[in-house]
Amino acid sequence: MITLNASSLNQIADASGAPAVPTYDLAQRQVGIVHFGVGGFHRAHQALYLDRLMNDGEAMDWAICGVGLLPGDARMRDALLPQDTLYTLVTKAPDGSRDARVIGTLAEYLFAPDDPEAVLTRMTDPAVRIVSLTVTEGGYNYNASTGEFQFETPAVSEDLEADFASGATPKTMFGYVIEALRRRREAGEQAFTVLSCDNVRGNGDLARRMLLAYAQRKDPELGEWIAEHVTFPNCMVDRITPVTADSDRAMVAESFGVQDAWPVVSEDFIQWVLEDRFPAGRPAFERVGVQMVDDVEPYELMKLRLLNCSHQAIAYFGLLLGHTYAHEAVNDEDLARFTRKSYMDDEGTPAVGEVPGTDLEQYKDQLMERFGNEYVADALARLAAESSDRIPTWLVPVIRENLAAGRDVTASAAIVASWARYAEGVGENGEQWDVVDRQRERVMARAATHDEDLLAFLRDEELFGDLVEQSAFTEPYAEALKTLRAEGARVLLQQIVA
Ligand SMILES: NC(=O)c1ccc[n+]([C@@H]2O[C@H](COP(=O)([O-])OP(=O)(O)OC[C@H]3O[C@@H](n4cnc5c(N)ncnc54)[C@H](O)[C@@H]3O)[C@@H](O)[C@H]2O)c1
Ligand SMILES: O=P(O)(O)OC[C@@H](O)[C@@H](O)[C@H](O)[C@H](O)CO
Repeated sequence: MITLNASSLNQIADASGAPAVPTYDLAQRQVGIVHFGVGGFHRAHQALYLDRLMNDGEAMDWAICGVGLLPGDARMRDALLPQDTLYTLVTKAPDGSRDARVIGTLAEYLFAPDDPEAVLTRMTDPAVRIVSLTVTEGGYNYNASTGEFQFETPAVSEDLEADFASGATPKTMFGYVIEALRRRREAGEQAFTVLSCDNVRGNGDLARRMLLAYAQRKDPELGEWIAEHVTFPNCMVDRITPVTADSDRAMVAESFGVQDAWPVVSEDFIQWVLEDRFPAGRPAFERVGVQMVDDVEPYELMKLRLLNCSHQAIAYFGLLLGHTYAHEAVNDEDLARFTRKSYMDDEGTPAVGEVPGTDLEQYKDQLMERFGNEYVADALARLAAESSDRIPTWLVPVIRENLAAGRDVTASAAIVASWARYAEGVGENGEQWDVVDRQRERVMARAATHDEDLLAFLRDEELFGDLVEQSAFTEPYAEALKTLRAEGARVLLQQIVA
């Protein structure tokens, strides 16, 4: 067994059946990107594209400095630092074939609470030209029903009041980005590009609006400078990346002979469609498969409304039917038909429109194949987490558009009802599950009153706006929830797909 770190790379390279190792010289890397939110996805996606470039002898000045902000990120620090920030990425195809490689593009990892000033120093280094983000849908601090920045969130309001110029240090992504830009401006340095890689529609536009709302409240003049000098390209990102399980660590050790404290396992599919707005420069991403476009919106709508919304379709129904993984859920004939036809074809697709160079039928078939990839073992619990960030961000806009166009919303109403039923916290056979959601108490409290009021869940305006007043939605919703509660998920699915 070889323990992964920089000095064991040669040994790994020589071992048979071991992962591929970087062909570039780690000592030659220079940090050009600071990334907030180094989770599984960033390490399977952006870091891999850069790894492809560096293996081709390019982009050595675009290495990544990863930053962890939340207390939970101490685990990533503890896993990565002893292995010189190297990690193994294993990709698995639906036919069971695998690829394993050690990724070396993450050159540095900073756990911000340990030393906030080190993060700011890195972000003000002129060599850093991109600050990228995967801070989850919830990380943008916006109210999904109004689209407005939420100033009253405790960590954000603390950062807003703190005087960074007199030694206080930031706590949030907003605080770090705005303070770093203030320092760069003061030093006469060029601004960096802010690149959001989260699954939100118009992720760059959203990042811009939220960061500007914060900056304008903190320092209006700085806000104007940012509005003029900082670009926020939008992008569509795609690669199904489950949470790393202990069985993945064991698999990397047993199958590839490498001891890695936190490998990443993902599907083999990968896509990144990116707007080309990087005045401070960017890696030559287009050479390694990134699609550079002027307008990313059609691709984003396709991905969010077909892939991510379908994930919501299989998550709660799948758990209610007693499944654990995404591949089990789409091997269930009723749920597969519901997802592929009732949701994707009948309701998702009309809300997508034309996508350049893309055959949507093929795209949807491929999605079903990807969901069915048993080797990836994507837990439904991952897809059912943080629903109060996901349903309002992804599915509610589809429902609104379909309602406005006079189209059917039966399947979407059933998906929302499956979430409401799931939020009751007890399965059809009495199984208890942990509702993982930062709004857990709120959603569970509403779901607990379903006996008295079938529309209780929908009355949360922050999540659903005025949907509760639209009978074209509330009727199929109430019908679905009634059936789910009285007869169960299978009966409801069979009624809808009949
Ligand atoms: N996992 C996937 O399949 C996938 C695919 C495409 C896009 N994404 C995007 O990437 C995001 C992260 O996914 P992941 O699988 O890496 O999750 P993860 O849980 O492995 O990592 C999330 C990271 O974000 C950080 N974070 C969360 N909230 C934050 C906040 N408010 N401020 C700062 N940092 C915060 C966490 O500390 C952690 O480092 C998703 O929410 C999604 O938007 C994920
Ligand atoms: O990671 P989230 O919270 O944005 O959403 C859960 C999944 O739908 C998502 O991670 C998909 O797996 C991903 O978007 C595929 O590219």
